[in-house]
Amino acid sequence: MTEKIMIFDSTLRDGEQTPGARLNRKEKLKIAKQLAKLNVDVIECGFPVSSPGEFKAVQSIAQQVKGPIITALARTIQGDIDAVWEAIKDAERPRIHTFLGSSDIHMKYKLQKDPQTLLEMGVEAVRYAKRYTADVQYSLEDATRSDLDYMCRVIEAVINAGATVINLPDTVGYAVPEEYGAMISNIMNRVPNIDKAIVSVHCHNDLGLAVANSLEAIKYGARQVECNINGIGERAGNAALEEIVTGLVIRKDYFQDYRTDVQLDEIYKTSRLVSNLTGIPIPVNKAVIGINAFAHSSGIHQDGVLKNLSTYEIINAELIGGKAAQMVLTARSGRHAVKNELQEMGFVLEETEFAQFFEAFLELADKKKEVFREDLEALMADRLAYAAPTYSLEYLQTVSGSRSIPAAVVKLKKDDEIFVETDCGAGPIDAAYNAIDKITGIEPRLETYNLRGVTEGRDALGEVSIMIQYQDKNIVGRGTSTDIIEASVRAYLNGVNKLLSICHMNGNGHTNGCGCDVK
Ligand SMILES: CC(=O)SCCNC(=O)CCNC(=O)[C@H](O)C(C)(C)COP(=O)(O)OP(=O)(O)OC[C@H]1O[C@@H](n2cnc3c(N)ncnc32)[C@H](O)[C@@H]1OP(=O)(O)O
Ligand SMILES: CC(C)C(=O)C(=O)O
Repeated sequence: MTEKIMIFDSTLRDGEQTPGARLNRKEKLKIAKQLAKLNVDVIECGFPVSSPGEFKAVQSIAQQVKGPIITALARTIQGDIDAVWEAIKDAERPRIHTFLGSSDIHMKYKLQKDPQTLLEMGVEAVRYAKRYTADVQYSLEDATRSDLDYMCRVIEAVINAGATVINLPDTVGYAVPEEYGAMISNIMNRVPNIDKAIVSVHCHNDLGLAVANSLEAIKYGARQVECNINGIGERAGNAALEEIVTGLVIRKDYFQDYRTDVQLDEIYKTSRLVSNLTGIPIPVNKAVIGINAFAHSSGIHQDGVLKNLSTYEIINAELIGGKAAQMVLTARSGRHAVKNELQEMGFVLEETEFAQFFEAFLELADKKKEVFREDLEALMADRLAYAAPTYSLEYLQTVSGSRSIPAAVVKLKKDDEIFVETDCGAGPIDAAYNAIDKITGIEPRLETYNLRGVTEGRDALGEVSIMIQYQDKNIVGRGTSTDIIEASVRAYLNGVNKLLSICHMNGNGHTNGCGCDVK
């Protein structure tokens, strides 16, 4: 039997304390809904007394987000606790969270009160919160720099007053794992009524130890872990939720007694949403969700991964809802990776041809940081025999608007022959692509679509780059025009023409082998 570790997400409270991460009501609500999908146990969604906007955001979440416990933070001040309750009272499962510093530093300099007075303030705050709800969490702020005897007295007293969760934060990210584990263990052994509360941990990352400290605390009795998506939070941030829950799963041989109920395949989506809405970028090398977490760049690694993923990957990207391993081609890449990339693009080269190609690749790679598919295509260009039938755009007319069915007329020329087709679609671009498919007789899948302005001003040139997939081939297409619909059509046609050329170069023809059936 495994023991459940409750995941308390504080992205919308401590996470939002990240400088620059301010979220409005709608954004907070959107993230909270996604956190519910991620299936966290508790969502701490704000500090209601701090502003009317914050109050309303917490209230909207409490009213609309079902599933997790909804909580918000209050000082040990009645007005703060009233504000929390007013904001969360409509939640399915409301919890009031109140806190007070317990270290000498906080008591002396910040709160400027003696320890006994503060102990009584804590007890009074819990009693007051209990008038509203049964579920009350009490945090001993700066626990890791607090005197153990004093903490034991506070904890015993607030549990007697009704606290159901006791949180022992490493507020300033000062602890090291062994020491933090010992602190939890001492509290578990010395506080006589500790079994009446859930012990929680909340670790900051000032020394980069937040996740290690949180995992260590679990071993000594913590059954709630407070953490934030992407590890955002005050100063250097908090323990990263994705690292804790993925760590428990990937190292279940070590953490065999514990589990969480987090829906791991929602992690990637949640992480991107939080990054987009807070504007806090995800570092490329961020554990679990950085773009490099599943990218392989050096030849020996790429060769290993192509032979068997487990050689250099301990987490399958799909586990967290992410994209499978990516190969980043650089001057440190080897033949296996380059050949594999070419094959995925649909190019099959003889050994001698490939040897020449690889030399050209290395020459280019020495000049560039990263070699992209477009670069490989350019290197292939002079090797491509464009004997295949190539279509050029002769005429394009599209119809779109709020009350019309999007439609397109496309006229293409191949050699001296003219083809005209019409079709409709989800929009004018889709309609034009459908018409082109009718002419060429193949239906590639549009994998990616990107539009950017190449020049400035209202008459700017738009450049569209797309990736189309057809059978096992992934082809990049590009098109430019001052008309973005035309640029989109040119990009598609560019991709389709390349696809047809590759089929010919590989000797497949278009009526057999590759499966194309081109008119
Ligand atoms: C570790 C953490 O993350 S703690 C949570 C941090 N979050 C926030 O601070 C939320 C955003 N904060 C705010 O909106 C404001 O600071 C407010 C509304 C909370 C308070 O604003 P103000 O009344 O203007 O006070 P200000 O922030 O300047 O000072 C804090 C006061 O609260 C006191 N205080 C701090 N923590 C506590 C506590 N847990 N319980 C009681 N009083 C406390 C301080 O001693 C200080 O009191 P003083 O005015 O008597 O010196
Ligand atoms: C209020 C508590 C939980 C906190 O955020 C901290 O101590 O870091």
